[in-house]
Amino acid sequence: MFCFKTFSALVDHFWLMEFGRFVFGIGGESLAVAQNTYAVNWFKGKELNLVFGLQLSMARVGSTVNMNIMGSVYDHMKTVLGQTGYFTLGSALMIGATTCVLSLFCALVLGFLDKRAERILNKEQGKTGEVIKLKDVKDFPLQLWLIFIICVGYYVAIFPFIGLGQVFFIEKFNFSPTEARLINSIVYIISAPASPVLGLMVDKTGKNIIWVMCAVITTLLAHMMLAFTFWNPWFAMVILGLSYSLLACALWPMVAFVVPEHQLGTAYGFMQSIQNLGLALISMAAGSILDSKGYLILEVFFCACICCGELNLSAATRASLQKTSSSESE
Ligand SMILES: C[C@H](N)C(=O)N[C@@H](CCCCN)C(=O)O
Repeated sequence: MFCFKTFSALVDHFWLMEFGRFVFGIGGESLAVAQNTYAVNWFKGKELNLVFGLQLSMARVGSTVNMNIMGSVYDHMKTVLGQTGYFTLGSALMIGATTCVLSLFCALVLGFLDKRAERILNKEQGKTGEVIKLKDVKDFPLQLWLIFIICVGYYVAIFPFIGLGQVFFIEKFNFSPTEARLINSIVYIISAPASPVLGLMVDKTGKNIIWVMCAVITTLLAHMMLAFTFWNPWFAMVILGLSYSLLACALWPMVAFVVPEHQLGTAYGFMQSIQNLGLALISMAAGSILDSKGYLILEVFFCACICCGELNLSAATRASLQKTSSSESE
């Protein structure tokens, strides 16, 4: 998938690059659905939140390395090839794409180990034989739809903010581009080591929904600090990094508490589709708010998105989700 995208840079066809990005999106998100379902199948009732924390941590190590070394890889290719332009860009991206080959290799080994473990543990026998039909979606419990809404309300205030963050720190806090890039990537840098630790904490204490609430409230506080004060933004960004890591460890495993095993893949697929639909729409809205109204109103908009997630955690919902998550984690 990534090779497709990088090949189009090599041959200098922008439309092909856009198509490659489209294919990459389909592949990357399907991979995430498979990872989540796989983790639940093997770790439900054990250290599931820790496993989600570890997955997030690995993904964030990848994003941080990518954010920080691709510039140097491009510079190196410029020196080696003695030119700039699309061919050099494509070659640098091709080097980046080799990590996908490593992923493919690991997936094949995992598939082999999975089959072997199923055979040894006789997992086939434990299967109920139930199959998912798309029309089962209408039977998804209310709690699952609420998890979807919390997910979209929360993530639209994180990913699009990070997308626009660098210019925000330059304009509002007069940071240099390098400083702005660093503070903007701190959310991912923090989540690499913090996610497994926070995941373990959620496993030990249970009560995923309480942790999700804490994460949503602290994220709102961090956004409000960035919007309405001129306090040192490092403080707010560190809070944002910790809250984001906590939310990701506690929210995604909750899907497994409210749907049966045979519906897990569909439930995670829907969760990511809804998340991505929200991200696509809100990213466009955020860009247009930024252009027409500026950063203060944009930050107020992000605060409003988080409030939507928070409002979903009304008392009745909280009670039902908490009951489900506590009984599952015991
Ligand atoms: C990639 C996906 N759309 C997403 O948002 N993933 C979450 C974490 C998912 C839990 C671990 N598989 C993220 O915060 O990146």
